Amino acid sequence: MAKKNTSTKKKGNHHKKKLISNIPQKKEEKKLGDGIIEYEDGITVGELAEMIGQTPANVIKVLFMLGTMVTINSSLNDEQVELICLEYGYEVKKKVIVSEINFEDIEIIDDEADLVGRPPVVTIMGHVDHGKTTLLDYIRKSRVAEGEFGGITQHIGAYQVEVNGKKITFLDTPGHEAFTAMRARGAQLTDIVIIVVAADDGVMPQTKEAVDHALAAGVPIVVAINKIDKEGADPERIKGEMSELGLMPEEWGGDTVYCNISAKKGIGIQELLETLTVVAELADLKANPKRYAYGSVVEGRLDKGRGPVATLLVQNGTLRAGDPIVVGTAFGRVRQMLGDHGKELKEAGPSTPVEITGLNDVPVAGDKFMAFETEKMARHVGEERQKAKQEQDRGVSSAMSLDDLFNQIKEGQVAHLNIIVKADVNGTAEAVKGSLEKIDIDGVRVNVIRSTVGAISESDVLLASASKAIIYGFNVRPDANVRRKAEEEGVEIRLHNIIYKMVEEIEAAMRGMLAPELEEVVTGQAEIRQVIKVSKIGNIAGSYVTDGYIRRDCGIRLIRDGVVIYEGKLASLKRFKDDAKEVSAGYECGMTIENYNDIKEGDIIEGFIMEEVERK
Ligand SMILES: Nc1nc2c(ncn2[C@@H]2O[C@H](COP(=O)(O)OP(=O)(O)OP(=O)(O)O)[C@@H](O)[C@H]2O)c(=O)[nH]1
Repeated sequence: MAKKNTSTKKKGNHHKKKLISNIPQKKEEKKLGDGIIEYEDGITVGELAEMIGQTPANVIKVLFMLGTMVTINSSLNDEQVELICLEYGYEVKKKVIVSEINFEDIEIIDDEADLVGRPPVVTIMGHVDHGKTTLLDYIRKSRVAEGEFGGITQHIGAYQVEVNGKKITFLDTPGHEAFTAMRARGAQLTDIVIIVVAADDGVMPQTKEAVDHALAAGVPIVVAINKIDKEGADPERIKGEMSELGLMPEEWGGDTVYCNISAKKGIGIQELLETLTVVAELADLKANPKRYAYGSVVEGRLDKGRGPVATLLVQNGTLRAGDPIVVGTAFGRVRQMLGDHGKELKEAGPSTPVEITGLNDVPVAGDKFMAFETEKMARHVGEERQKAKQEQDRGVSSAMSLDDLFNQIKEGQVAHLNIIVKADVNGTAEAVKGSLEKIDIDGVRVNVIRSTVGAISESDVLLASASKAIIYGFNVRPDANVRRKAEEEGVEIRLHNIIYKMVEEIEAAMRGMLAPELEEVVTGQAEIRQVIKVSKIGNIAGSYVTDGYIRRDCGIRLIRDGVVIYEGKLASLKRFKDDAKEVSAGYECGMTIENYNDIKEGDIIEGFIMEEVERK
């Protein structure tokens, strides 16, 4: 009866109310509330029972009649909650905390009254050797000492200094790679970019790139003309070159602030820092320290003793030690929170970098984090995010494979095939690269994105995954860890030792004409019971087939103590004195192995054949 009722309840047809009549009901309790039950994901039998004014036993009974066994602590799914509520005459509404699962998408609206000024977050970019690191180090050394803990600063990926009572946060990874990587992940951390240009060198390719990235991010730029202590330093020339990139100095009627500095000698640094505070004031940076903390990951790593460690930059709200938190897809509680001085902090407000422990996994730079009210919520959100990521990863796992290549080319999804080449010697790597880059099938070409000597590594797999590449190993193999990683990432690894065969394979794949794949099938095993030495022939393996069968023309491998010591072919297979085509389990036979003589009593000879399997 109960069963019949459920089967009439179609998905998406929630308003159709059907009561299961033979369940005990307490009429008066039906009037509880306004007849609408609002529940959250993960609600348990006990919690729901209380909400609808029933005993847990009654709820359990309803579900039992529907064929589900639960206990008072079981979590209910949406369907079950709906059925139970229907049964007792309640409407249901699920509290949507979905938005919290994708908390990076939440538009944070703070009460104007709660907003207070926050320090600017500054990134330093510029061409190689123009002095980014020197500048970061100089500021750190000269300024951090002003704080109460003069000692050595911890490198946690970001640090804060104080200038005339105003704080500035510096991100400690100079260069636009980190900046761009973060931006690619949607993390807009930086409020001001300092572009460092060496006065004796001028605008160089990476200076231009840095300017492009900063402009693309729409972040205010301050230009620091560095190395003015050097002979031949010509700040005016730099201003001219930078103006061509769209950064006209204020004194020339533009709106870009320039500072002449020497990061090495400490000249002009105070002015630069003061400039930053002025630019920050103009930007009117605000945050609400009253809300739960929200921000981004600057660095993540696994510490042997402390477990997952993450440097977080609080972008809004206040993070407190002990807060339940979700970071990327990791979650936990903020166990220990250290500031850039290495001192334990109880709380960290907007624009503060902190290093925390207590997560169940290591997050990645650019991941977002958010603190939650309860650990239950953090866990729920964390787990949902993990699930979503796994699904996404599964999607990625169709990254690139030879099997799929032709279809992707046909559908116009692939204009070129990215390949990573790993070889045993330099000459080979070069030769392989050269041959591959000659491939051109109807305009689709091969792009060798990395070609180096050495075993296939995890870094190769990650690069392949990020750029949808296939890895080709030449006389090199991946170890078990790398294989596992490749499987996880859905990266295809192909192993070859003849260049033209590899080229043929790729060309065939591009044309959608891959030869059928061969799969090895073990036919059987025989145990060597006696080694018979015959001077003319060599060693004959007097054997007993223990399972399956051994065929004269199959491939064989010689196994000693579980280790394959030789792989090859049989030279002969005999039953007594006669040649045999096949010997089955339970029979004795004599075998010789082609070009191999080192056999011992107790060795196993395994036979295998290669069978064609259908390609996916
Ligand atoms: N004379 C002089 N030398 C400087 C100054 N600033 C940096 N240098 C020197 O320039 C060289 C490069 O400085 P770095 O700070 O390493 O440059 P960088 O931009 O961080 O370089 P990468 O990290 O390689 O991108 C070092 O030898 C510094 O000592 C300066 O103001 N004056």
